Amino acid sequence: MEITLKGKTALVTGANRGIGAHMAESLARAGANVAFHTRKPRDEVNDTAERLAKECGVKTGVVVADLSDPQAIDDMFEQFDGQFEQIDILINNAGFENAHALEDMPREDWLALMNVNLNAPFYCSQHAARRMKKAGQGGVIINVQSVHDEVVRKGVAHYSVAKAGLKTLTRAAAVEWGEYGIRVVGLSPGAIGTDINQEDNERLGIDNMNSWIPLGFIGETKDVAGVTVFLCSEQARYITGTTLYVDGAFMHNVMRYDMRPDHDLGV
Ligand SMILES: NC(=O)c1ccc[n+]([C@@H]2O[C@H](COP(=O)([O-])OP(=O)(O)OC[C@H]3O[C@@H](n4cnc5c(N)ncnc54)[C@H](O)[C@@H]3O)[C@@H](O)[C@H]2O)c1
Ligand SMILES: O=C(O)[C@H](O)[C@@H](O)[C@H](O)[C@H](O)CO
Repeated sequence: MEITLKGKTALVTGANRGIGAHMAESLARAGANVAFHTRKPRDEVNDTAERLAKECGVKTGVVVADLSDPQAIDDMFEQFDGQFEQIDILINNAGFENAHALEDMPREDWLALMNVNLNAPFYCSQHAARRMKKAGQGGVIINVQSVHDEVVRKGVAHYSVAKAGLKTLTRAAAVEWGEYGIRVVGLSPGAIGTDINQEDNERLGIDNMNSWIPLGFIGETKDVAGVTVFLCSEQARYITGTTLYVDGAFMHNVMRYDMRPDHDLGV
């Protein structure tokens, strides 16, 4: 059965690099029109969007917003509406991670992470769901969570709390918006080779990281991007409210990971 997203329009947050960039490209290659979100205007994003439009015969565009600012999120959807007719797919991908001992975590750092990793996906989901409900053709919202939505790790309590919150939002939104044909799915990567964990991998050692992951290797962005296309497609029409872990069984191997004295983030 062919997996196609022809005729669908997607908005991907954090599409300028890493997992989001690969997801956006894969959605375009599957035939979807794609809005690439970036925090700051960047020539590379415009170039990639234009190139993929030509290569895939789809419409692409770029929207800009600092997702820590709710007003900027409202503006981003106005930018989107100015370029596209409707939204069928929202990928809440953008997010960040930093390390603090819990007792010393500055409140502003806690709040800053909540704003980008939990509140922004909620605000974006509201915008998307209102448009999907009005259009009456259903839709798909994918929340990019993490193995840390279940498995906690010293030094990133705020990240785990935000991702766990997002996992619960996935469930709540799926229940509330099911009657409109809107599916909401969590996608939780394990360790994927991107900028977000480059420092961590260098400090812990790639060989160690690989050895803690049952499948034996750190994932690549393509491992998450391909699954995203499937989850957005008609083949996944009965999947909603649940979370798919794409982690090589990393999350089930915490004992091995935790026994290392240097497993934490050095805080
Ligand atoms: N790489 C991994 O191992 C891994 C594992 C689990 C979950 N994740 C999640 O995957 C998602 C993508 O991460 P990645 O690995 O591609 O990392 P990345 O650092 O390469 O990408 C993060 C993206 O989020 C955007 N972003 C961050 N703060 C923003 C803000 N204030 N406003 C607008 N955009 C902002 C960045 O510009 C970038 O596009 C994140 O939600 C992350 O938590 C990644
Ligand atoms: O959720 C994430 O962004 C990742 O899982 C990272 O936190 C690391 O890859 C993991 O903690 C192993 O070092």
